[in-house]
Amino acid sequence: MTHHIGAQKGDIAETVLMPGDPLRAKWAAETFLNDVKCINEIRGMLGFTGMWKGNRVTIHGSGMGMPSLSIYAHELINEYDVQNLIRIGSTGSMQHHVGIRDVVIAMTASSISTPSAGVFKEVNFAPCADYGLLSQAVTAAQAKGSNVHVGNIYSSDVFYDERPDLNEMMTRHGVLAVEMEAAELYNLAARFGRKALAVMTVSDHLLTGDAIPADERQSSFGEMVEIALEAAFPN
Ligand SMILES: O=P(O)(O)O[C@H]1O[C@H](CO)[C@@H](O)[C@H]1O
Ligand SMILES: O=c1cc[nH]c(=O)[nH]1
Repeated sequence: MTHHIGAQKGDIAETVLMPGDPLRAKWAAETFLNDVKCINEIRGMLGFTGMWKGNRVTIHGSGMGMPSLSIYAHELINEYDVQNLIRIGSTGSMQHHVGIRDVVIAMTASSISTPSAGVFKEVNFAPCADYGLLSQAVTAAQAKGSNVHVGNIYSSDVFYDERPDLNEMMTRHGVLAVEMEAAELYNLAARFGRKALAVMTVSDHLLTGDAIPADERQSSFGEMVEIALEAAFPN
């Protein structure tokens, strides 16, 4: 048990899928896993461990933003010896060719700052995905016929952005989409020698204003959950 996770050692699998929303963790566990057990409820940040095609997996919320994710990822890595961390998130498209409901897989994640800025100091560290997980996710997405995009994303510290010039610059440099956690997830995986990936569903479009209707959001996220599971446990 840690400050923020009520699970006993051994309750958490080596592979953890991390949505920002704890209720998405509940939905994904109940939808995709068998023999599901709730392993954390502290602060309502729900976590569940179960089985997927014979493989043990945990799905645990990260909360919104890099400071929140960093607490959970830190404890999962250092207290529960988690080896593979895969974010399953929603994201806002920054490119016309990336449509709502498409899947974005983050090869790298740009940021203005992350909770690791004080560690890296003058180093402009480039957070990157684990290549094995990335290539397995791409294979899984292509096999499903998903509209999948792989590239740079923007991990922002704010949802309500007062600097439209930043989004414009990201778009001009080919950044696919914006979210709020992946860069620090990749930093922590690098620091502690673990594997990380972020797979996201486009829920909103910053250029067109399109959005998945509220009542369809949860069900639209199934494709990315399956891609994440297939990336973690390829045949
Ligand atoms: O849907 P999740 O995984 O929470 O991801 C995105 O949604 C939240 C903002 O609404 C941020 O956490 C952002 O990264
Ligand atoms: O526009 C969006 C959509 C999801 N997540 C974000 O951070 N921004």
